Amino acid sequence: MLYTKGHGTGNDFVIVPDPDGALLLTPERVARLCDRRFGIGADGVLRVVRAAKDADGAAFAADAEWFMDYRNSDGSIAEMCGNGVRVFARYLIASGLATPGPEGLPVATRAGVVVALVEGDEIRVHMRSPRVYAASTAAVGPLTFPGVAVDCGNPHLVCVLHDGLELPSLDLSTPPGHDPALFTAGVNVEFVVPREPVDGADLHVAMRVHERGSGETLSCGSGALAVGAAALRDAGLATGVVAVDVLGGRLTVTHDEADRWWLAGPAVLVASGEVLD
Ligand SMILES: N[C@@H](CCC[C@H](N)C(=O)O)C(=O)O
Repeated sequence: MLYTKGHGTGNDFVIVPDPDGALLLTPERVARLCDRRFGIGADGVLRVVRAAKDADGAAFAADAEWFMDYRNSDGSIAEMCGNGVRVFARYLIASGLATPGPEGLPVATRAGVVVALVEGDEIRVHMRSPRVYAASTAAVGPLTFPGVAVDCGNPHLVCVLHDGLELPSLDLSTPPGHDPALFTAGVNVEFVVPREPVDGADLHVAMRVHERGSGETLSCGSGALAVGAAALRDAGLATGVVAVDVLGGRLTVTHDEADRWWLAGPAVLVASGEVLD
C-alpha cells in the first residue's frame, strides 16, 4: 500500500490512494497506520477514492469526482475534517489526479461536497455552513465550562474560558466530559480565549482542541470553523473574518456577504512511501 504523509497546521494525516475502492481499511489497520511508535503516525487517515466507487461517496458522485473517506486515529469514521480536506485537495493536485477548475476543486465528504481553492501555500475551502444550536457544558478535571454546540457536519462543543484562565492550564490528556444525550455520537471540544487584534481579521482568538477519536491535536479545521461561528455570534457580527490560532499555526474563518463560510490555512505534503505491514 502506497501512502503520502501531510498536515494542515500540524493536524497530520496518512493519505492512502484507493481510486477504485479496492482497499479493505479496517479500524485496526487505521489505528496501526496512525500509531506514532508502531506505524507511520498521524491524527487520521484520508482514503482517496472515486466518489462513485464508495458506498458513502456515491450520493455525491454527480458533483465531485473524489471522496475523502476520513478516519480518526482510533479507526472511527467522521463526517468532516477541515484540515484534512485541504490536505486531500493538495494531494489530488500534486499527484495529478485532479485539476481545479475556474470554480475550484469539489471534494465529497460524508457531510456533503465542499470546494477547495488553491492560493499558493494556503488552500481556502468553501465549507458547509456551521450551525450553533444548543448550550451545553464540558468538564476538565474539577472544572466545568459553559459552551455552545456547533454542527459543522461533525459535532463540536465550543467553550470560551473566563476568569483569566489560560489555555496551557488545561489538561486535555483525557476526553473532556460532555452531555451524552446531546452528543450521542461523541463530540470534538474546543477551548477558546480572546487574543489581541491582528491585521486582516475582525476577531482574533486562540484555541486548543480535544478531538473525538484522536485525542488532543495541534489543530482542527472544522473546530476552527465552529469557533469562528461562535465568536462572530458572540460579537454580534453577521459576517466577518476570524483569525483562529491553534497550537500548530493559524487558520482563518470567513463568513462573507453571500452567506458563504470559508476555512483557509496551509496544506503541506511531507513524505511518500510504501506501507510494508
Ligand atoms: N481534525 C479534523 C476533524 C477530524 C474529525 C473529528 N475528530 C471528528 O471525529 O469529528 C478537522 O480538521 O476538522
